[in-house]
Amino acid sequence: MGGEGRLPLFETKEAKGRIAYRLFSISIFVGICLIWVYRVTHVPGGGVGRWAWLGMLGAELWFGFYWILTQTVRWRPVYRYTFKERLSQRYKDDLPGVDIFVCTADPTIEPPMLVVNTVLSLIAYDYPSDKLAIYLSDDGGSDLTFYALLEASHFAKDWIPFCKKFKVDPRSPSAYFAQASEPLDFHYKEEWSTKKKLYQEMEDRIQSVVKLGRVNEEIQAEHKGFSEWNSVLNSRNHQTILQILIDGRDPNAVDNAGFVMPTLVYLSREKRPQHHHNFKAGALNALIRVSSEISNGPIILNVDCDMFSNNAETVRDALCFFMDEDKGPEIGFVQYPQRFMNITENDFYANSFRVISKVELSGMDGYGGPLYIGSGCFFRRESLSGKKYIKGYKTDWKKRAQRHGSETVDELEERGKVLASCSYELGTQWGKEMGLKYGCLAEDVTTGLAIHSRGWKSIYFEPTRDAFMGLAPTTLLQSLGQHKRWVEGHLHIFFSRHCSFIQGHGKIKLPLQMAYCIYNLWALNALPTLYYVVISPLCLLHAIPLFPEITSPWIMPFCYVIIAKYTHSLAEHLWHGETLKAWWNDQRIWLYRKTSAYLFGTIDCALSLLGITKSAFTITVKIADDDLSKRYEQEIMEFGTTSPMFIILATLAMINLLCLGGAIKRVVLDDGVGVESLVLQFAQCGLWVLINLPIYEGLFLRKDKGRMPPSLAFTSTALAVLASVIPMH
Ligand SMILES: O=c1ccn([C@@H]2O[C@H](COP(=O)(O)OP(=O)(O)O[C@H]3O[C@H](CO)[C@@H](O)[C@H](O)[C@H]3O)[C@@H](O)[C@H]2O)c(=O)[nH]1
Ligand SMILES: [Mn+2]
Repeated sequence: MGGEGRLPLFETKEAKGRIAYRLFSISIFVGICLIWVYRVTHVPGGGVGRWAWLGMLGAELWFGFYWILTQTVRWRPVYRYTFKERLSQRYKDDLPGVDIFVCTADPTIEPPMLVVNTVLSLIAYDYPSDKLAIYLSDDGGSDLTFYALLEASHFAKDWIPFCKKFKVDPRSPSAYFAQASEPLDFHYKEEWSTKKKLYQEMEDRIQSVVKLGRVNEEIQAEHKGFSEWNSVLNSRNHQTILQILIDGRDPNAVDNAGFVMPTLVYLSREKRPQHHHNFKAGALNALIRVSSEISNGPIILNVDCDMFSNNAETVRDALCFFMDEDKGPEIGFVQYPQRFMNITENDFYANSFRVISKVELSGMDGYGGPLYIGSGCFFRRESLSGKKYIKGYKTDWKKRAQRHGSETVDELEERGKVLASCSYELGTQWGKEMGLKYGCLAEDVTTGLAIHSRGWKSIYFEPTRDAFMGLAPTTLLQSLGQHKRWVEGHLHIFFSRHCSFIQGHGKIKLPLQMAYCIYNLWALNALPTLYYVVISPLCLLHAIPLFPEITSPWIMPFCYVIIAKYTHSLAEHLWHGETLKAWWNDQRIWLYRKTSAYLFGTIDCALSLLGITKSAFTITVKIADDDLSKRYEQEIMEFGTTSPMFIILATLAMINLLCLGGAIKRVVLDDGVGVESLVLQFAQCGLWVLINLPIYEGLFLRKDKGRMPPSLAFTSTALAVLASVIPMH
């Protein structure tokens, strides 16, 4: 029971079976130590073999160290459960205001219909409308997006009462109508059909404007906001556009059932070529300031434009944490998992992150809280704005609950515009000690760490019904590009003063500092992995043994560590509802990420640390053409271009194929070299060839548009042949 005899609003349970897991983990650790001992005590006498051996030692030291890091998040995971009824009973009329921030940045790869569906899903939350405010930040500065939002503000008048009356979920109309079949109940059925028709009409209007690429005069006359685009030069050069589309204070702004509506605001902050706009972090900071003048909700939710609400009760769940009388006050943010609509049956590109989030974020939660992952995160406004947590601090929810102000909408807009101008932040702490942090491609992670370091805790919460659903990349290159951005941003953090060991020192628990490094050091896995997949097969080809003989007792730790680690990872996947094939795909994609995206991430991070280049945020594409979607659905790997990433992947695949072939040939011809000492290398190389099957197909067998371009077949084969003829004796 909480203070004053009140029942808590949430409870925490520790994962079961931890003792068994820890013993298992220690056994693997012993195995790793034995491998290290073997490497150090068996260094060959001289020649190439000696250097290859020392390289293996280096790679294995790294893998062992990295594995230890990953154990921190498996040591003490915790799971959270909320009591929403208690919240509703206790805070019936005193629920706090919630400001919701949606970010979009490009109307072509983030289509306006996608954006407004997300907005509509949020505006219809099961939460008192007078306490909700939705803000759309449009870094694309697009009148098409503005028009779509205006349309959505009209449609919302029908949509909100419909959702609330029939307890609809999900409340994104597009997702809802796509999955719900016509209801049987007569009364419901009629309303259902009218809403569906209204939605389709809205969609048609928006799509035809989008297709045309501009808003015609007739529509422009509908709202004063369109006149702003007369002075927009382009998306990188324009004044602030701030339009309050629905003013929640206005008693006349009601939906078709007569209830007041949530506030709805469109913001496109000022952009000028001479001012760096700091990408999403800059957009969110402008929103924090502008919203503080308009609704100033003490709770802020941030989602990306593709992440629609899939669960109408999410706000109430989140509030159970913040408003718990006992443990609530120290909670700075509540992170929900990012889930995706468009994951294929066997998660072909390993984009679901199901296991990572379930296992690792729950694991971080046991030591002070998960990192902030950019979307689907509720914040206490103070924690985001830069306030430190001081013991005994409490938010006065009641005080903030009422919204007042006698200013007209125009006055409010004029005041807000100043806060979103380029020059407003000059000489302030914004982007440093206040708001989201600047200067890093993983602005979410630095910001979350800063909040942790200011004394706040965070919560990872996975409701039974997924809270948010977004869109994952649908091609290999997009997925690799997204990872490149992440690992580059993360590595940058590690080498900056935001490194968890520096910034978090003495402020957050050591296991949490280590857990941050699992991600911060992602990129550096590139080098040892590349070493392993290149040197080991080449040594196999030249009959240079790198592992113990099959008859030696030293083979035991190698076999144990490999089998135990992979069996456990497979078990983790199956346990969390993935298929065997999905696990296999996961292994493949991590290999590809490490050898290509991580390598480029490392290089670009180094260049940016040296001040040679400046990192840029490449936005993930959220659309796909039909041809491409079809291959995606069928789980056929998408290549299609001669990206440097593909050159690397194809060359590695060819090296392994050639080396395996060459080594088998040698054994068959029986050139006198015993295979006993090469068994593990054979097994490794064989597995790598198996896992690379989609690449060989793409290089030599496929004829469709998504195959590897023919020039790549030539380049990769030539490079592989070159590598295999380098003399190694
Ligand atoms: O200049 C910019 C660039 C991006 N965005 C928005 O930021 C969001 C995230 O961009 P996206 O390309 O979809 O990122 P993801 O690949 O999904 O990346 C993840 O990682 C990012 C950090 O690298 C986080 O910001 C994201 O929330 C998180 O989902 C989108 O809504 C964009 O519209 C802006 O508002 N302004
Ligand atoms: Mn995204």
